[in-house]
Amino acid sequence: MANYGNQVQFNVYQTMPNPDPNRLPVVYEEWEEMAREVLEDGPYYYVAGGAGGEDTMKANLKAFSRWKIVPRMLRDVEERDISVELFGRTYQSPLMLAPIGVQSIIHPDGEIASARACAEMNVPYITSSASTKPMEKIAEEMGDAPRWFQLYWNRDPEVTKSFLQRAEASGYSAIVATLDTPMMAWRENDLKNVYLPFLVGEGVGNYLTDPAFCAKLDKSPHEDPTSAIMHWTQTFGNPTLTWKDIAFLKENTSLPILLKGILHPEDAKLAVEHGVDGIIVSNHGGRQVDGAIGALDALPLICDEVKNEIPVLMDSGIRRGSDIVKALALGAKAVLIGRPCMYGLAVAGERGVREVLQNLTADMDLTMALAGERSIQDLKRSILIEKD
Ligand SMILES: Cc1cc2nc3c(=O)[nH]c(=O)nc-3n(C[C@H](O)[C@H](O)[C@H](O)COP(=O)(O)O)c2cc1C
Ligand SMILES: O=C(O)C(=O)c1ccccc1
Repeated sequence: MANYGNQVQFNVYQTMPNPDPNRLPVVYEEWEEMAREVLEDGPYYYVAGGAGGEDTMKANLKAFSRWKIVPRMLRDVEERDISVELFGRTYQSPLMLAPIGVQSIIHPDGEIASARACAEMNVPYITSSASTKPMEKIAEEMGDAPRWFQLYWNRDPEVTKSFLQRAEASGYSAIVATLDTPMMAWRENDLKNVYLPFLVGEGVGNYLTDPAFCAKLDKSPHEDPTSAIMHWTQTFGNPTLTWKDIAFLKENTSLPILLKGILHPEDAKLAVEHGVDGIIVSNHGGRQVDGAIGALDALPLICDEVKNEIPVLMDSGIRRGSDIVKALALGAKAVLIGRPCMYGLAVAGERGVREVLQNLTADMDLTMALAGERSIQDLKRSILIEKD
């Protein structure tokens, strides 16, 4: 029977529903509804919304439901292995927390609560460049627990360099360079609600504490916060980047580099050619290019192109354990969880994030077992069929 560290044994947990009347939700839709109740319009829609008419958000979900699992029987699934090895380190499960900025808009403890929940679960936490709290503070809260750093590649190379150095110095073990957000997309909800968290000073924790960033300001952020934020809006993303610039990242960090936001097989090929260590197939949860391909739909073609040369991870649209099984069967080595954890955070802080991660892990483990599979390493495309 699977045992996840200090957590419940999930089979027992599953067969004996928790009778506590104060228990947290189990159903994804219920978490989202509860988050809607506790949050104001601005923050709720900032998290829940996507770009444009949210076609890509829908495409993400549709892609998962189009692939069907074809379970196998009589295959001894008593002992199972859901661990995964990445860059020489073994992780207990293939789940990670997606990099998410501005978490303080939905819970006062923000990133600290999420990072602590991950540390307890031994789930890697990916600190966003746009975190409310500085990366060092988050690292401090995590002890030796696994953590990666997500880089928004600043227009100012000195800031990018400084972020890479700070991440290395504070115990992050990989760099996730997000490529799909050189600028913020057309997000209708946020325009309607006149709500952009960074304009009210959220998500700039890494910047206002950065010597390279502050060196370019006329006055300190303390003296003139508005100018500091304006400088951030003009520099946080860098639309001038090309593949040639990957060399700069490689020169400035010794950590493994993953590129996040890859959707085209040709880009996956370029990533391999440019010597990066991994890619994350993602459409940013449908928050950047509306009309873009569902992330799960992009995954098989990319895995065919990469041919196991480097690990391919994925995110966008994972809501249940079966979604994780499908992503792994289509070639993902691990998956990043976004909004489900954020609804957990909004509803119940650290405990909520932990609960969501636990439930997703249990659901994934049971789905894999019931499909006749014992190990996530053995999940193959042959357990799936595509049906409209
Ligand atoms: C509120 C919010 C903030 C996000 N901030 C970042 C970020 O700072 N950096 C980044 O690479 N991705 C960011 N993302 C995208 C996530 O890392 C991830 O790609 C996406 O949430 C996955 O889709 P899902 O929410 O459907 O699981 C953000 C997503 C949300 C919902
Ligand atoms: O909202 C997002 O999706 C995102 O990636 C972001 C970018 C900059 C600041 C905060 C969040």
